[in-house]
Amino acid sequence: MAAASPEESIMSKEKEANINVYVRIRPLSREEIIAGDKCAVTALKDGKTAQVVEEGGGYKLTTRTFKFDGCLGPTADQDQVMERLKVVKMLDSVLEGYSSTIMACGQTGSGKTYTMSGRDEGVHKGNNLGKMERKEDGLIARSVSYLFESINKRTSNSDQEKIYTMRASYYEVYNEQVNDLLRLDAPPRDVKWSSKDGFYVDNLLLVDCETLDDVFAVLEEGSRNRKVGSHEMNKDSSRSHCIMTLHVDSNFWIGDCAPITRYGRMLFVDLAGSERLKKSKSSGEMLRETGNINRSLFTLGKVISALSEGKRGDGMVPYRESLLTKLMMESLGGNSLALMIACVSPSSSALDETLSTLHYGTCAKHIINAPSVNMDARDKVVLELELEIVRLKKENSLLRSKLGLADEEEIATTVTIPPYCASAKRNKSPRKTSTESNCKTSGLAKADLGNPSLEKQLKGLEKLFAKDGNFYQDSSYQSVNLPRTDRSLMEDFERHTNRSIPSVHTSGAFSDTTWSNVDYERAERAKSEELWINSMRNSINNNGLLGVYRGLGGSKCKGQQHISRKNRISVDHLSARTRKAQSPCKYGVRGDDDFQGSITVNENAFQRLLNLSTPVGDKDDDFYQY
Ligand SMILES: Nc1ncnc2c1ncn2[C@@H]1O[C@H](COP(=O)(O)OP(=O)(O)OP(=O)(O)O)[C@@H](O)[C@H]1O
Repeated sequence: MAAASPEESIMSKEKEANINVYVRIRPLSREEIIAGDKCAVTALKDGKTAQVVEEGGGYKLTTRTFKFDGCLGPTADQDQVMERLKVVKMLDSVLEGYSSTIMACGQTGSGKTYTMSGRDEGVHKGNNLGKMERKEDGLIARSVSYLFESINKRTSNSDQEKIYTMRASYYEVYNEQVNDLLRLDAPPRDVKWSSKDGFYVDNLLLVDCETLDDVFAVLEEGSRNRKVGSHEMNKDSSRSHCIMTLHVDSNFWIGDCAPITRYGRMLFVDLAGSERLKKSKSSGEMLRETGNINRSLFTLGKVISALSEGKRGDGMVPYRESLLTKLMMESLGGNSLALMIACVSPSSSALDETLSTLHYGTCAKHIINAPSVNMDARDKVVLELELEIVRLKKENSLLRSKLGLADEEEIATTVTIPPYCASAKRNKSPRKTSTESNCKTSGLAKADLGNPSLEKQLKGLEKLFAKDGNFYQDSSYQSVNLPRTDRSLMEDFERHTNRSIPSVHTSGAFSDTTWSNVDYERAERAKSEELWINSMRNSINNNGLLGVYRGLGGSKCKGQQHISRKNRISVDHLSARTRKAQSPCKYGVRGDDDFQGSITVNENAFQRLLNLSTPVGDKDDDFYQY
């Protein structure tokens, strides 16, 4: 099966998808080791299961296992996290116009910020020469690098013109208000709702990012400004939920239409950690923060739980109970691809929180999202129609090839219908002249050379002609504007043979000599079309005439044959429409009404026509004799 185009793959991806949940177990911290904590959580070899060993009363041990899409142990480094979590797949989707969300949850000090941002608020230190610690880069820095690389590849390797633009925003939800981390002087931002975007933060600063460094600058600024506090469990504890969003718009062009825009979005959500006041010993302002953090996480838990039970929509799921859940609506049960990283400490002393996080993750696994490309309704319709056209063209071409017909596209691009190709009722109305031949045939020569089946081309031509209303309606026909001498020659010829030349299209190569070289006398004497054709062929060879293919009718006549059986196809259809009131015809003699028209082809095609294997002039042939 042929590979689907990016546009096709977009549409085909529009199906429901579960939230992917991974667990990351960090190493025991120095403090935990000093405190003599044991390692109670391990990642099993299957790479998916987290095993928790709980000490009961006495020597009783309880082992519990939790299975996820993946489970990474304390030795997994940042590289492996990026790879095992298949982040690249999500980023590719963003470039195709999807929303993707990566969220890190877990108790305080469990490694959420380390996973998302790396060590020391791990913004990649690309700007600070000498401080490059790429190994420690978190998912955000790695993702941004990948996006830029991928955009470069996509724009330079693609035939299709595409333009990507990236903008970044960074905000935090702190004490039930939204702060723009890129504009500390600004008052808290409002969260609004629109039918198109759902809940969104109003008036957020979106920074245009043309380079990697632009995004890193945003990350540094945001990380510096987020609320951090110090407590017993984490000296750099995030006191807010932070959401960094990359808006990746892609414009691409189909045909001559206005560009189609897709609005990809990548959300990195670093949730504040839940904490037990008894352990964190928070007090004062921090106590209030803790209350708000725990409250919003509790609401998040309710939302996750409702969604995992199959409840859907704003009414059934308590999104509106906190700012965080409002802003996560698209990521949880919405149209975003989503990945949750449940971060846990392996310490036996943190077991309650770890179990709570693992339950959280287990619930989240059941949430089903319906990812879809973000684009304007008009663009969606245009794209759908374009895809439909592509599909129909493929189907048409398959059917045509099965029927042995020419590829319509090939013909359409190579031939235009000459307006003077009219049905001929010759001698009944004066021949009209047109000033210029506008029959384009050069493309046909190419097609003809490459494609041995002239029959196919003629069939296609005939179809094109059939579409031209004039062909049937015009009772006269037009010829090209020949010089007077030529015309008189032609008239001579017509008088002499009692036949008209129904339609002759010429190119610049046509000249007086061309016609004077045609041996009419000989053709008439020969009473054989074959000989006439030969004389024409000589003429063509000698003089470079583009060529004439005469459409000879006779489908309703007994013993019908034309120049050959093969090219008859191109004529029959026409004749059925144009020859209603014809007189009966006899072999070798044809009434005027029998003429069906002509198709001009270039020299190559014409010569090919003359060389068709089926012999001309069969006994039963019903042809013109010039
Ligand atoms: N996988 C890991 N490998 C090495 N060190 C880690 C790992 N995960 C976390 N750490 C270290 O543990 C400490 C706490 O991690 P971090 O600040 O990321 O926790 P957190 O979950 O974001 O906490 P909070 O919710 O309080 O902000 C940090 O010093 C961090 O460097």
